[in-house]
Amino acid sequence: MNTHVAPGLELRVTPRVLSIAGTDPTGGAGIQADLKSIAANGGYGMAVVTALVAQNTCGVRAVHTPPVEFLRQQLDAVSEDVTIDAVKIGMLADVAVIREVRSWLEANRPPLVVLDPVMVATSGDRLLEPSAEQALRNLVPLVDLVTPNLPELAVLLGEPPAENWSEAVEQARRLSAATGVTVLVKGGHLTGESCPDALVNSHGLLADTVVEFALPRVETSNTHGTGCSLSSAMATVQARTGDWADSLAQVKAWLHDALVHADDLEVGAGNGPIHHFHRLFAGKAPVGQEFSRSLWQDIEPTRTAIFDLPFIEALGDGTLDEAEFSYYLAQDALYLNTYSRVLARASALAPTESAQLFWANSARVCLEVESDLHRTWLGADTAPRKLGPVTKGYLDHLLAASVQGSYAVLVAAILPCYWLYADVGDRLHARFLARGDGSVHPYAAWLETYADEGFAAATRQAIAFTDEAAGNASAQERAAMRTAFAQSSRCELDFFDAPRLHAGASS
Ligand SMILES: Nc1ncnc2c1ncn2[C@@H]1O[C@H](COP(=O)(O)OP(=O)(O)O)[C@@H](O)[C@H]1O
Ligand SMILES: Cc1ncc(COP(=O)(O)O)c(N)n1
Repeated sequence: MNTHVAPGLELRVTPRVLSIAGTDPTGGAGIQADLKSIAANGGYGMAVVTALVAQNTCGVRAVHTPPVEFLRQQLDAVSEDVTIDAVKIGMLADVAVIREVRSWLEANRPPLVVLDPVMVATSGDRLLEPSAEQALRNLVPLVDLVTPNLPELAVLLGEPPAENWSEAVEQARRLSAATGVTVLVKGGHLTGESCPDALVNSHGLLADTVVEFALPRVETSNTHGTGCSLSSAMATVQARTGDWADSLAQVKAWLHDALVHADDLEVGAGNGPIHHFHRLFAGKAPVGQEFSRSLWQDIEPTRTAIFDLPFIEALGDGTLDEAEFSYYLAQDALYLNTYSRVLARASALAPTESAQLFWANSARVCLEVESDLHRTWLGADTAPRKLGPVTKGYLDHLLAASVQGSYAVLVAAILPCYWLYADVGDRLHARFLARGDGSVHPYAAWLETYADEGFAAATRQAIAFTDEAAGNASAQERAAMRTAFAQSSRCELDFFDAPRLHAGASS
């Protein structure tokens, strides 16, 4: 669905993200920062430790690197059990560690790998032995994204560090060209009012493009772990959106606010950590599943009522009266035509390109389903159909949401049509299969449309976009989203019950 999605990358609402990195007992950098960053960006975090670092906000005191056999045991323990959607690689300490991670990657390549080429901490202490620099360079072509700061970029290229932003972007171009990997070059080490980052590509669809995001530089010395947090957040958000530019836009906005709130934490006397959970503490919904899950809980009585409807019972066991099914399908075709326009409106209001593309594509698919309905079920029946009262009520509600102008409220109104259909289709189809008596089900094709994995994947994405919108919405807007979602769900219930009430009255 998304033009930027790499082959084999299946987008997930809550990606399972593994950090392979060193530790920071003060919780600001390394694995501890990664786990916070992954969670704050809506992922499920896992961690494999490469090296134990006795450090705090003032500096590094000692590094202990366990035997690489033990590193491999940790990596295998995770990958033999869990499907990993994305990996972030941080501190690798020495050549032996790099070799082991490389060998594991070659055998277990997850669909998405982000490498933060950690060499020196903010405090100036080395976290990579100089003798390991070549091995780290050789690892770069194996990953999808590399996120060097300016000194690291220079070491990877074997050049002096860039002195200004345009030199940095030129160096990133050279690194991308030499390795075939997307480079996220970071401007944190420069001075000036703005703090730019850029995604630089030399290959594929985005060849020779530079996508730059600059936000105001935050006046703070608490920047410990920004690089770790950025790279693990990028791995997480990319596994959900499939679009690097959108991911950077989201992550950069989050990181900027985490820096703005860093001083509130008062951790340590040196360069303190950033505030990974500033949104949670501010009472804003975390990006991720929590909001949508609560919407789904809110409508539990409606969901139960849907499954208790005689229409759904009869549709499930195949005994549904043909006139009722035909009324239902005709209303559905009318509904889908307008629903497609509402989806197109969501595309027009979408704040990111990946959301815009998703809703535009959904609008197209919706029209295809409508024409399929005509071809498969309604073809012979050319009698004009009247918009039934329930269909009209539902569409009026959706159209009102679409003219009112809030993207967040509109997607919340749109979502039940996906989610409830996926749920009904799935359950009825499972019930049909469980019967296992080989009997012909007159409505099997209908059940298959909505029990289909493609529809389930689209539903998961629609849920993810709703969560994302909730994460950016005010408390007032989120309350309106809740109302819109509940209202659409009730419309769905009425829609399924309409054939019983109105099929006889209309043709
Ligand atoms: N003072 C700041 N204000 C805003 N953003 C910053 C600041 N310092 C760093 N960043 C951002 O934090 C991220 C890490 O950048 P950088 O400091 O260059 O890397 P590293 O932490 O690896 O040394 C980048 O997205 C950068 O733009
Ligand atoms: C284990 C570990 N990994 C990475 C860093 C770099 O942190 P920063 O982002 O401050 O450069 C660190 N200090 N410790």
